[in-house]
Amino acid sequence: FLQVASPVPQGPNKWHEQFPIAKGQRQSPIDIVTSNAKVDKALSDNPLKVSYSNNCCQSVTNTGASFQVVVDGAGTEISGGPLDSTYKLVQFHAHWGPLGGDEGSEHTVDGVTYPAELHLVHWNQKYKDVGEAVDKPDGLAVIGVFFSRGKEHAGFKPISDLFAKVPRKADKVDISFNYDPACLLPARRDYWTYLGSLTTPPLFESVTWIVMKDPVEVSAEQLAALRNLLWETPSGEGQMCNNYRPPQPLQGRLVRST
Ligand SMILES: NS(=O)(=O)c1ccc(C(=O)NCC(F)(F)F)cc1
Ligand SMILES: [Zn+2]
Repeated sequence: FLQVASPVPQGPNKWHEQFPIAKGQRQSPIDIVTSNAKVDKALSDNPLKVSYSNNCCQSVTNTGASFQVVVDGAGTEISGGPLDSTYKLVQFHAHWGPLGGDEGSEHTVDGVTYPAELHLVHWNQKYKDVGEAVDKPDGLAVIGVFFSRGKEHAGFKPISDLFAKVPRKADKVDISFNYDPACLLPARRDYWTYLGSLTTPPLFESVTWIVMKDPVEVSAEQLAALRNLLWETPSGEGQMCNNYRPPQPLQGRLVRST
């Protein structure tokens, strides 16, 4: 029987052919030029409030582009800082580079890359569901956390240990233990914030980005565990890696800082 292979996903430099917004005015990620970031006292006057519960995580899935921890929104809310309303966590995932390399993050800081970047995705509660929020200018808020290579991250271990169980696209494993994703945030809660987009197609310009200034350390083994996830490459199934979009033109946007 004819085997119909799913088309291998096109790389970031071809996305504009099917998603013209790829060349839009508020695309992500960006290179954060720290000297151009403007400290905004209003961000500290109304601090970012992260109140996650420790039983919100339901499952880990291989989406074919990353791992994704699916969260039921019960009690997982953020507000304050750059946000004008309450946003609820819906999922978190990551982007990473080649084994042992230092590139892999999507945002960069004065041109510096990190080996991986975690994204905690939230949707604005003024909308009825994430599907309605996902393409609205104030629809989503994503907290980005840089991963640096160092000592093992005890809080990330229960998740990184699950990657070997979801090697192929659409594989899914339930999370039976209590897990509080707030453990993935750095202790120091300083961040940069700017208006941007989804970093993968459909690249909707709907994201208020909150990029934490401090990286969190994970071990080389935990970074290697990300490669237990497999995806389709031009030469067949391979280890998932380099699933990051490079920085996009700032187009005159202001980056604010706490
Ligand atoms: N990498 S990122 O910017 O955090 C990112 C966050 C969320 C989505 C997402 O929900 N895609 C599904 C949709 F919206 F229906 F298309 C994509 C990328
Ligand atoms: Zn992402």
